[in-house]
Amino acid sequence: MPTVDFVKGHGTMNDFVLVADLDGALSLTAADVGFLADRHAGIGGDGVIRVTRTESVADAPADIDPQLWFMDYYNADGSAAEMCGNGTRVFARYLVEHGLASGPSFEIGTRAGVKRIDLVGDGYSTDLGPWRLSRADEAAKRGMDAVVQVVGAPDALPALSLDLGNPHTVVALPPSMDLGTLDLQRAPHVDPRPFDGTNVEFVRAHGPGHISMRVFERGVGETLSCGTGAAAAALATWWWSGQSPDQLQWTVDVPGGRLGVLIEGDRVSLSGPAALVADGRVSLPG
Ligand SMILES: N[C@@H](CCC[C@H](N)C(=O)O)C(=O)O
Repeated sequence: MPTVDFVKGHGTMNDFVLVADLDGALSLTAADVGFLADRHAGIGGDGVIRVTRTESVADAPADIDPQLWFMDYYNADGSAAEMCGNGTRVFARYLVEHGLASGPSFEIGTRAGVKRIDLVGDGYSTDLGPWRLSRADEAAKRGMDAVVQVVGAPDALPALSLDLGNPHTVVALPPSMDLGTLDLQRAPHVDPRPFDGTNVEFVRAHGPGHISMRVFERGVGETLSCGTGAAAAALATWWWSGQSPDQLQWTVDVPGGRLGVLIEGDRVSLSGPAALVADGRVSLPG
């Protein structure tokens, strides 16, 4: 049974098990990821992050420096994801606390490309890079290109699909509904369903630049926060409200805390806290 060092961390209670693989010797199977993420039989987390160099990641983008530290991210069900916004800050905290990165600003590799991380106060800001409407057809430009059925809503709700490196479908709740009335124990049904699935965000607007949201994450289920989801939710709300150049800074409240989103043209950045809370050694099942 292989034994690995792990660190447990979270960003606004989106929690991760980080596994050190500094020399690229470890191969994590989907069963290993499922075990590490299991809250009863394993360590417990929404996702698992292998800390390794880009050269050790078979499906890393070819244009990333092979020596750059790479956030090799897996959802709790074992599926690989292109990006994790909250994960980038927790990964950054790990690199700094383990002496693998330093300075107020540095870069990391992800399946969605290189991301710049800046130290901001006690937390970090991540330049998530370019965002786009997933379909960019007339329906998307008008603000709705999909419908979502979710337990707790009597009717199918219109939604907008965005690409933040990973896929998102954002739903604005009608004024008659509260976020708390949704039942996210079961997966929302998205039509049309993107081929690779999607993360689904439900949004309540509070005022200029301020929203709250709940999220059902692809490969996980409901989580207490999703960073790329917060960015998608802010972008969709900005899109629906007419894309004012005066409303580019957003506060996004999630069940696990508060995130900041800054829209900068076709780029978007995400800021928030990151905490490492435990470490240890664990034997993998396989
Ligand atoms: N929680 C993350 C997103 C993790 C990946 C997502 N479930 C997917 O499959 O795309 C975040 O903070 O962005």
